[in-house]
Order: sequence, then C-alpha cells, then structure tokens
Amino acid sequence: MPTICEVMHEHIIEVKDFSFYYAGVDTPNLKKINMPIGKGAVTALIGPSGCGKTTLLRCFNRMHDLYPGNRYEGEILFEGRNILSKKEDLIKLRTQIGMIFQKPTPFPMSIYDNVAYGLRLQGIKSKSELDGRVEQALKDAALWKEVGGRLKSSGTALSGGQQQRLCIARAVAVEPEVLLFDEPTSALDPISTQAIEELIIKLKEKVTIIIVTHNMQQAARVSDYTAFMYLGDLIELGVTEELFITPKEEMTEQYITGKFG
Ligand SMILES: Nc1ncnc2c1ncn2[C@@H]1O[C@H](COP(=O)(O)OP(=O)(O)OP(=O)(O)O)[C@@H](O)[C@H]1O
Repeated sequence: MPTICEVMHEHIIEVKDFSFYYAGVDTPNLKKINMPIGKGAVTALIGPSGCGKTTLLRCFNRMHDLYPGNRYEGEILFEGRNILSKKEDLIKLRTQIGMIFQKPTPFPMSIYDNVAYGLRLQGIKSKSELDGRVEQALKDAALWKEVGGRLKSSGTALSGGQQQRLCIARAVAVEPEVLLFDEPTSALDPISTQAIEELIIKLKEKVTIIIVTHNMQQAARVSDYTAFMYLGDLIELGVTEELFITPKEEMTEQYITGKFG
C-alpha cells in the first residue's frame, strides 16, 4: 500500500515535527504534526470543534505572529524553505499564501479598489495593467458577470456570497500559490455555498488550497485529500474518498460515522 506521500505527485508544503503553543500556555496546542500538502490539490482539515483546525491553518501564513508570545516548533517547508525562520518576509509570505476568512471581509471601498488593493501595494500603477488584472481576478472568482458593469459601487453593498467571492478575487489578484480557506461558507446560504464550492474546485487549476470545514459533505465534495485532527493531533491524512469510505484509524471512523463530534 503506497503512503500518502507517494500518492501525492508533488508537495508544495511539508509540515515536519511541528508544534504550536499559544501565548502563556505551556502545553502545545498542535502536537508534533507531520503532513505533506499536495501541489494543485485541495486539502480539507476536519475534526471536532476545538481540535486545532483553524490554529493549524493560521500557521501556514504565520497569522499567529500578529499576536505576541505565540510560539512555533519544528518546520513548515514551503517550496523547500522553512517559513518559520526569523528571516521570513511575512508580507511576501502572505501574498504567496493568502487567506479567506469565515465572514466575508471586503474593505469599505469600491469593488475595483478592493481587488486592486494588493496589486497597488505591490507597486503596480499602470491603469491598463490594473484594469486587466482586476478583470481577470473577478473572472477567476466567478464574479465578473455580476459586477463587471458596476466596478465603482461599494464592495460592502454586495450580497454575502458575492462579498466572499470579492474577497477571493482580492486574494487571487496577487497570484498566490496557496489559498487558505477558514470555513468560507459557514455564513452563507446553500446557493452561495454551492457557488463557492464550485469556485474552489476550479481555482485549484491555479492554486493549492487548504480548507477548514465543519461540514464533512463539503470536505467530500471539494477536496482531494482530507486530514482528520483530534485534540491537536493529526490522526489521519488520506485521499478523501478512501478516508471517508475506508478510514485506517478507528477514531476517524468513529468521527465520520457520527459516533462523536
Ligand atoms: N488565542 C488563543 N489562546 C489560547 N488558546 C486558544 C486561542 N485560540 C484558540 N485556542 C484554543 O485552541 C484550541 C483549538 O482551537 P481552534 O480554533 O484551532 O479549533 P478548531 O478545530 O478550528 O475549532 P472550531 O471547529 O470550533 O473552529 C481550542 O482548545 C481553543 O480553545
């Protein structure tokens, strides 16, 4: 039986003996995690509330550094470089590894300016280049048809589902290599949820995706690989279909059959 590392054709990230401690807490919140992330694939993180899914997701672009005292141990290799190094340029890292939050977070500015925001930060000033990149990002986020004719209207006036796709457009505009999604549909209705799920599947042609979800059906629908976590441990990582049909670990089986959670 091949290992999951052998099944994945290429790894973009490798988590090695990785532990994470919240400020002021002596016991690690994530415990010696080892896992590869397949390039150009969708990896879902599942597990009961409080098991550490969001904590792990936020390690991939060092969001925890926004609060003093949080501590990492071990390595997270992104394209071979350890992003936990003190020398890591966090602004560049967060461009390469972007994040979409649970609640849509458009900036209080026009649709156009929302998408152009990161591009301007990168120093792009040419109007024609900005116009082209904004249009492409809105197309990539499946929003162009709905908003292409009103780019000057406010991003915050869109529906919840449109706002979430605007945030995705803002993130893809800077051409990240990885996108982190933290329960991106939990605040959305079923139709908007379906649109985001279809988008995630389409986006993996361009970016690698890691998604935290509470919804096991969603993990089964959108992901190629699934990681089941429990109390800060990675219990099992597998090809999604196999993990849901023939889990290797008894705890995974109990969780996916609803025996606890
Ligand atoms: N800032 C913090 N300081 C200390 N402990 C924290 C902090 N944030 C989260 N925790 C703890 O870390 C553990 C994991 O939380 P996390 O939010 O990562 O879990 P989760 O699996 O994403 O849960 P949920 O599915 O409910 O969102 C929980 O026990 C939580 O109480």
